[in-house]
Amino acid sequence: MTDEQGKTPAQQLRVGVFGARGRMGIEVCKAVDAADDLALTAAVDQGDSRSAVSTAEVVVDFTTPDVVMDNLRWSIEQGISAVVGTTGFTEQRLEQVRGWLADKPEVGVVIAPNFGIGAVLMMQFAARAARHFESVEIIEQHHPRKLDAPSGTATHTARQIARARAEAGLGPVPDATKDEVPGARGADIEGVRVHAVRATGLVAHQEVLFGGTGETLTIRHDSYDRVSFMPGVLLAVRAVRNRPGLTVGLDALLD
Ligand SMILES: NC(=O)C1=CN([C@@H]2O[C@H](COP(=O)(O)OP(=O)(O)OC[C@H]3O[C@@H](n4cnc5c(N)ncnc54)[C@H](OP(=O)(O)O)[C@@H]3O)[C@@H](O)[C@H]2O)C=CC1
Ligand SMILES: O=C(O)C1=N[C@H](C(=O)O)C[C@H](O)C1
Repeated sequence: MTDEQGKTPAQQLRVGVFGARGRMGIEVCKAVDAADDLALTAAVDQGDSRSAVSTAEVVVDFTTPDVVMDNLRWSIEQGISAVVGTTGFTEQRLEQVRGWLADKPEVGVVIAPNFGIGAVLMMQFAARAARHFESVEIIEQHHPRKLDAPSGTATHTARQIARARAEAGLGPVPDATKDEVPGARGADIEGVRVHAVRATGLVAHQEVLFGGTGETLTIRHDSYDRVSFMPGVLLAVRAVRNRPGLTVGLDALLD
């Protein structure tokens, strides 16, 4: 028996979505629905019961940093693997997730600060360039309805750059600023300055500016539409059950 899209239910991976009526959730529901090998079995948003997701094999979470941990704990307890795009994951939160997963060794969780393939490459290129330049700053630009600043992508990029600089033995980024209006030099994420711009018309954009003697290098990525995140989300949905434990970032899945 097939459904109206020619899908055979028994062969499809059952997918639930948390944050289904949000900007990302709407796109995820459409992308899952359009994929022959996936079935959207639950679309849950604020105020809906989570129990609709209990029959799913994989749940996708694009909610808010306030609620994502509770959703994730619940999903892991139910034995449901999870693909998480929601931001706000500190090292402490990741450790907490690893702790929950220790009791459910068959469950996989993929948490990625950015599912855009171009954005993943931008972060990789930036980490690679980091050891060669004494100066670096990040400028992220987003739509004004975004709740968090700086973005998860910028925070993740800054941490990767900081790690690469430390491994290369680079010292602090040079900066003689003595007199500063608070915020003028951006946020300090592990020694990397991050500037967050919010403007109507933007979706998600990031520039990493490197400076060396007599030269600069700019690495830039632009998401003009949220469909740009869908190939990465679907890649993770299809892979997550074969990756028990916690995977952070899409890098391992792309390789
Ligand atoms: N990793 C990636 O590639 C990307 C990550 N993101 C991140 O994803 C998150 C969501 O972004 P975006 O879609 O723009 O945000 P939205 O605010 O548009 O969507 C979030 C949705 O989650 C709902 N929600 C709130 N609480 C719950 C709950 N307990 N259970 C289920 N749903 C709930 C919200 O409802 P209500 O509005 O009623 O509160 C809203 O509909 C953000 O953290 C963002 O940074 C975004 C784009 C790409
Ligand atoms: O809120 C958004 O829109 C986005 N959030 C993620 C982030 O904070 O990095 C990913 C992307 O930048 C879009």
